Amino acid sequence: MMTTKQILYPNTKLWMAAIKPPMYSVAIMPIWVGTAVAYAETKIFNGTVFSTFVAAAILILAWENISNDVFDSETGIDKNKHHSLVNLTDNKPLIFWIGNLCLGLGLLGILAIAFWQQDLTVIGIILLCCGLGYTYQGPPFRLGYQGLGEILCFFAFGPLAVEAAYYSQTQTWSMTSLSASVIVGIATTLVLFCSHFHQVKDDIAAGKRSPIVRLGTQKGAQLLIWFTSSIYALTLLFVLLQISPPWTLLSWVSLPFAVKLCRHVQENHNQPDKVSNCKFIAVAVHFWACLLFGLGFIL
Ligand SMILES: C/C(=C\COP(=O)(O)OP(=O)(O)O)CCC[C@H](C)CCC[C@H](C)CCCC(C)C
Ligand SMILES: O=C(O)C1=CC(=O)c2ccccc2C1=O
Repeated sequence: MMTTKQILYPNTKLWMAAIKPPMYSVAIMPIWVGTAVAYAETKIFNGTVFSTFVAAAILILAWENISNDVFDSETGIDKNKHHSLVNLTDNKPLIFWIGNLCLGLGLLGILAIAFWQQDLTVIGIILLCCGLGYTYQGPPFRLGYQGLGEILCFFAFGPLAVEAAYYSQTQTWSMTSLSASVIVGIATTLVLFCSHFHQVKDDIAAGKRSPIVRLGTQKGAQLLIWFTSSIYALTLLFVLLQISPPWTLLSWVSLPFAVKLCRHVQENHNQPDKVSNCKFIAVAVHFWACLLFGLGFIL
C-alpha cells in the first residue's frame, strides 16, 4: 500500500514544475536593472514604486505562464506535459480565470504607479509588453509557433521592461538604461531559447516551428554558445565605451554557470531527458548575470 508521502510527493513535484518558482526571477531582473541604472544616474530611489513594480511584474508573468497552459491545451502541444496546469486540474475555465485575475491585479499595480506619477507612460509600455506576451501564445497569432517568440521576448523583457522600470523612477529616459536593457533582453531570451531543446518531438507534432525545430538541436547548441558569449562581450564593450561603470563587469562572476550551460547543452542537445533541465541553468545564468550587472551600477 502507498504511504501518503508516496502519493503526495510526485504531485508536489508536478505542481512545482507547473508553477516554476525560479522562473519568476526573469520578471524581477528588468525592474532591478532599470531601477539600479536610475539610482546610479539620478540618486533617486522610490521604494514603494520599486516594490509595487516587482509584485506587478511577477503577477503579469504568472498570467503569461498560466494562460500559456490554457492556450497550449487547445493546440494539443501539451498533451504529454503532465505538469500543465490544465492537465493537473482538468479545469480549463478555472485556470483561465486565475490567469486573468493575476493579469488584472498586476495591471492594477502598474496603474497605481501611473497614478502616483500622474503619467500614463509606464502603463502604456507594460500594456505593450502584455500585448507581445499575448501574441506569443494566444489565438489567432500564436507567433511562438512560428519561431518568433525569441524576438518578442527580447523586446518585452529587455528594452520595454527595463525602460519602463527606469521611467517609473525618473520620468525620463537614458542611453545607459537602453544599453543595459539589451543585456537583460539577451539573457532572458537565452532562457526561452533553452526551453525548446527537449520539446522538439511534441513541437513538431503540434506544428510548432521553434528555433530549435527550425535549426536542429546540434546547430542550436552551437548558436547557444555565441548567444551566451554575447552577454559577456557586450558587458565589456559597454564598459570600454564608458556607457556602463567598470563595476558592471562583476556580472562576469556568473561565467561558470554560462560555461556549464553551454557544455551541458553541447553534450546532451539531442537527449530530451538530459537536456530538459537546461532552461533552469539558463535561469541561473540570467539571475546572477543581471543581479551583479545591476549591482555594478550601484557600487
Ligand atoms: C510563457 C513563456 C514561455 C513558455 O513557452 P512554451 O510554450 O514553450 O512553454 P511550455 O513548454 O512551458 O509550454 C514566455 C513567453 C515570453 C513572451 C515572449 C513575452 C512575455 C511578455 C511578458 C508578459 C512581459 C512581462 C514583463 C514584466 C517584466 C512586466
Ligand atoms: O516555462 C517556460 O519555459 C518559460 C516561462 C517563462 O515565463 C519565461 C519567461 C521569459 C523567458 C523564458 C520563459 C520560459 O522559457
